[in-house]
Amino acid sequence: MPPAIETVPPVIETRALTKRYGSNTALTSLDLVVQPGTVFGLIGPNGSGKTTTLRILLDIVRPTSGTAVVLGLSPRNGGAALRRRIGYIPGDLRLDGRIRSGTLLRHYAEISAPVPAGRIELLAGRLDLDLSRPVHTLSKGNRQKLGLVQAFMHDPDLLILDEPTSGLDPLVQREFLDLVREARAAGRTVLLSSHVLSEIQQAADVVAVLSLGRVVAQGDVSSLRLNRLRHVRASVSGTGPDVLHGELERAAGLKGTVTAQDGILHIQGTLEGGVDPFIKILAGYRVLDLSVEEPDLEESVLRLYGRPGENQAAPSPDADGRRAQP
Ligand SMILES: Nc1ncnc2c1ncn2[C@@H]1O[C@H](COP(=O)(O)OP(=O)(O)OP(=O)(O)O)[C@@H](O)[C@H]1O
Repeated sequence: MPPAIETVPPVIETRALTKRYGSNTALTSLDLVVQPGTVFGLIGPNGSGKTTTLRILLDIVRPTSGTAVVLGLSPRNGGAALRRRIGYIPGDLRLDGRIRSGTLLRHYAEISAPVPAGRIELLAGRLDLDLSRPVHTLSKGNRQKLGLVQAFMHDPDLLILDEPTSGLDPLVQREFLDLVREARAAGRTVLLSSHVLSEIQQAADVVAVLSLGRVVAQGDVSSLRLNRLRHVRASVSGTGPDVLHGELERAAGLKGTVTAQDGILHIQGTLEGGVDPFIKILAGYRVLDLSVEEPDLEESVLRLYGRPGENQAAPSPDADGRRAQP
């Protein structure tokens, strides 16, 4: 007989989670499953329900209907024992006071789970946070670093991070992503919300895309086509506008325009199928200028998946809970 396959319960499981604030519906029937040892990214435009989801998992707000289970417990009944196993940074982190950063963190450490000696200093060093500075003198970015140290310092089983890199410079963002990868390598689970697609792409194994309180797409990062939409602009010479436009439209899927001015062709538009064919066509001419930009997340979500409830391209999830590509 083959050995029995041990199934590990998810770290987070929500079923039909709905949250209404008066007449405003923040979440509609949200089903999320986060497996242990993964980094799960929650992305969506402003107001799509990310913060509400995370707050329900921490019992900061209560759902109107539906259920949530976190580390095997209901957030409502898990109490301090559950809270100690979670590291959390809120999206609207507010810290103030004359207390020094290091003193505040040691105070948090006394009331949370045990923090190994030297851990606060190590994390502060990696994130370049000065522990001797009073909190009220810290910049927004440095307060954010303090928030990150308190989330990571007790090596929690689950990290719930709401827009964790807001206000951080690129070097510190990179260090933060390393901390996330290390946590995953150590078997911890991370739920990360962001409205910055590139951050999620670098860190997450699985992503759920929220729009207007609903999951409009879910899957591994590469299976979602969000990362393939690009705005392009280029200036080339060596051919005519109609020839180039036809070529770019046919072979590279360009949606846009090619206009001629003083013998130079200006290309402007959007690519949905990757940049490689576009670049290869341009390479046949003299390229004077080129820019390729990631659109904002709202545009990506709406272009590829439509607004939830509309007659959009996002089909039903398949058996794995993923949505097929539109
Ligand atoms: N306390 C509240 N009272 C009333 N409406 C609220 C409250 N909190 C959130 N909402 C509404 O619920 C919806 C979802 O908000 P939520 O903050 O969860 O979204 P989000 O994706 O985290 O957005 P952001 O990226 O801007 O933080 C929004 O329409 C918001 O205005």
